[in-house]
Amino acid sequence: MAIQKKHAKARLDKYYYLAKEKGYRARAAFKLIQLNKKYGFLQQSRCLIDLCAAPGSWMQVAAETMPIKSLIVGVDLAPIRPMPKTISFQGDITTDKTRAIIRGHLKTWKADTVVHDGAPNVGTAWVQDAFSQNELVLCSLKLATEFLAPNGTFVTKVFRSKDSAKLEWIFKQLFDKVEQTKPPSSRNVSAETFYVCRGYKAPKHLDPKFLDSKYAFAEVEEAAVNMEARVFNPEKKKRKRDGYDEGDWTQFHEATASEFVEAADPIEMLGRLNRLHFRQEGAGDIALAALDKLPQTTEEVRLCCQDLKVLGRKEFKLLLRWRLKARDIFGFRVKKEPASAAATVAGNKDDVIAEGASGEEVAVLEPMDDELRYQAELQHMKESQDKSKRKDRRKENERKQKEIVRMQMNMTTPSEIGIEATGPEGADATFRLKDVDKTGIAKQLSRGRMHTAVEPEKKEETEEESEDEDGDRLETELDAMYQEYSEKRQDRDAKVKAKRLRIQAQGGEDEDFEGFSGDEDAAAESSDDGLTEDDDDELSDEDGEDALMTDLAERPAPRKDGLTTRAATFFQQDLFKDIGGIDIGAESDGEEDPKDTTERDSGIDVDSGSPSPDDEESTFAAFDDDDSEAGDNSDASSTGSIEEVPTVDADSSEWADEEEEQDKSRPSIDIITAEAMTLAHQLATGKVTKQQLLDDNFNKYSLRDVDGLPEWFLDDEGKHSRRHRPITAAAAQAIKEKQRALNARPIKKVREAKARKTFRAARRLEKLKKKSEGLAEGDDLSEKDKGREIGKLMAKAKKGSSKKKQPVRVVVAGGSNKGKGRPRGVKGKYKMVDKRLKTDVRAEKRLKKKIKG
Ligand SMILES: C[S@@+](CC[C@H](N)C(=O)[O-])C[C@H]1O[C@@H](n2cnc3c(N)ncnc32)[C@H](O)[C@@H]1O
Repeated sequence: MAIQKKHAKARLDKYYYLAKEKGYRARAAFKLIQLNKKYGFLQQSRCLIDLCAAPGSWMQVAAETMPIKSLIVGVDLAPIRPMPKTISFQGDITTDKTRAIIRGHLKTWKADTVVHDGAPNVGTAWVQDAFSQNELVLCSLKLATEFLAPNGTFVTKVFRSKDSAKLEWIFKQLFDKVEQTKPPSSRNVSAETFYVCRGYKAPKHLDPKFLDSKYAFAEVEEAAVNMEARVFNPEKKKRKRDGYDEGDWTQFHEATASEFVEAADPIEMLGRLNRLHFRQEGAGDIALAALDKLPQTTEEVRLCCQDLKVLGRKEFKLLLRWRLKARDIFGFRVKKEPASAAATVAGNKDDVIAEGASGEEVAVLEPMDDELRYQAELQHMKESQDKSKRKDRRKENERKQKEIVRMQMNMTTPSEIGIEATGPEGADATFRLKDVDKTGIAKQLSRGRMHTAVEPEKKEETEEESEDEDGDRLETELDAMYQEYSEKRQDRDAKVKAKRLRIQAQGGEDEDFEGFSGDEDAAAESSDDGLTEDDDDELSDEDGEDALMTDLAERPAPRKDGLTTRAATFFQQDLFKDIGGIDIGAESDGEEDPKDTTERDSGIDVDSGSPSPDDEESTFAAFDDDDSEAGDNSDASSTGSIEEVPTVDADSSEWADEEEEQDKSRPSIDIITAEAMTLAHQLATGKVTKQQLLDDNFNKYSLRDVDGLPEWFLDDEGKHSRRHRPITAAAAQAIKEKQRALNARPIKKVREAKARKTFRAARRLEKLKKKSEGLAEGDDLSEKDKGREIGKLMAKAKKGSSKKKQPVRVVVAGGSNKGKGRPRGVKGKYKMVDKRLKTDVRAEKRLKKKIKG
């Protein structure tokens, strides 16, 4: 077959060069090699017939792989160069003559394998009628049924077409196992595929019609391909189960763009073709050249024309529109149809160039129906696009909803949800208090955490503002969700629970400790950043959110001295007492409770007095807790601050009482991290003083500006925004030991052992009770004797409870004890050991004793 020069190069792939290198006559050799690798039929064959064998590469492979002295017979229309260990001849496999020659070569033998790699391409074009190819397959199968031994193998090439399924059905009637495969060396662009049929059933009688192509490939009316569906619904690909169209081997079709513009059925073309091109061929095409130069033929149109199979509805729409424009320009739709011409094309949808009365060429007007149809189709396309968009949106909403549920169930954290533009409540949810309430944001609002910048002069920046609002809303929502998440986590986490209990025991200051106290924040922020609370009038009027109203109304007025609450608190310290120019005491004393000034965002708890000796414990507790939190990978930011050191009172006894009370209610929190243990060691050994520890905590992290940052962010960031203290090896070791001891006596096991002990004791007591009752009720003993006997029983029971376990005797196996079961004179448990082991164990014990002593 003459292969076009252009395509020839592409065909020279690695298998071509490999075949050359290995001395195979054709690259097809690798197909058989790969098929045999998968199914291994050649090694087991002693006789093989190769139908359509020229130039003989399959015969080469067979000769290499089959056992020596195997019989290999090859036949082809083309002559096959002689090859050692094989017999080949020229012949047509469809003829009786060829059958007779094969019979002559095989004599009484039966073939174990028949292979067929035929293609009806001799001297003609490669693209041949599939029918003749399938016919060739049927002919080869006919020969196979004649020469194959029972259980033999038939390998054949089949071009996928609507008839290949019929062929497969026939194979399945004759063979036990039929598998279709495409070896890697078979080009993807080729429609060829291979059937490996194993286990020939060797039927005694075979109806000649069974292998007759006339009957085998009987035609069934095929439904016309719905090209419109292909164009208007390109995403919905329909599988072509009956293989490729007849004769459609290349599977690639193109037409000129001008053909498309002129075509009567553009949709059919778009559905069928792979490409529209502007290439000039042969004598040239004026219409195509004009179309190529049209300004409407944009780069996008050209790109779409390149590969029609990858286009979507939008692109098809673009091409159809471009076609209509081109037709307008070319006048296909402008000129009036002359009556005579109209008569000629009546009933024909095609735009026919007809000859007018004047003899000049006129274009027949395309029926308006088509135009309307296209418009309707475009409309339909648009609608279905909108529908799919709506579907996507609904899916997205559902996904968001699921994420929230997942988070509420502690399956995910808010940070995993991601910052989404609209938030899970939808775009209009910003000021809907009902929704706000539902999501728990009301709580946040009532704490006064919603802020909006009141800068009326910047009203023109509406876009930015709306973005800010979105951000605020999103933050609030996230805060609410995070709060919920934290609450659930707190319920779960024993350590956090313990901490909460302690805080409550210290006087229910959790509100303060939680920080973000509405009042303070509001005051601080109103003076700091020029931010105020939301204008709540409107909300309360409409929705009656009284709580929100009340809360915000109670916020303190801005300080007269112009200081923020935080600054004022800072300057309240004793350190600044004697420094002139700072007079803040009166106002703050009068208006604020010192406890309220404990700010979470600063991370500093205010100590207005000098520390008491007991502070050490409090401080240590703070570190302990802090560390344990960190060790638990939970948030450190919330605990990152040092716990409040209570102010020293003049009456120290009162203080002691209070402390005692606190101690009683305080749950004992163990030192469980190496960091806490290091600190404990240092404190215990005096390497670090309490003051140093306090000073240490005024570091770069303690004065972080956390104003306005969301809680979840702070919690997460807190893990890292804290000072990491060095850990000593001794502390790490101590923690390790502690952990090991804990692991060695798991609480469950200890409890079980205790329960067993109690149960045994109860049983003994029961027995004792019964016996003593029996004794007491009996008449044969005097009262004195009865008392003595019961006393004895009780002593015995007591003894039994403290009965020691009998030690296991170690007996040397050997001598009189060799292989005779229980050694003589040994009671209770024993263990047989060999002499060497006993000596070694004793020596080891001695050595240990010596070292200890
Ligand atoms: C792809 S080639 C076979 C290559 C071969 N398997 C090899 O390894 O070298 C297909 C062959 O089928 C042969 N063929 C086509 N129709 C035939 C027929 N009716 N009888 C015999 N051979 C035929 C052609 O002559 C052609 O050589």
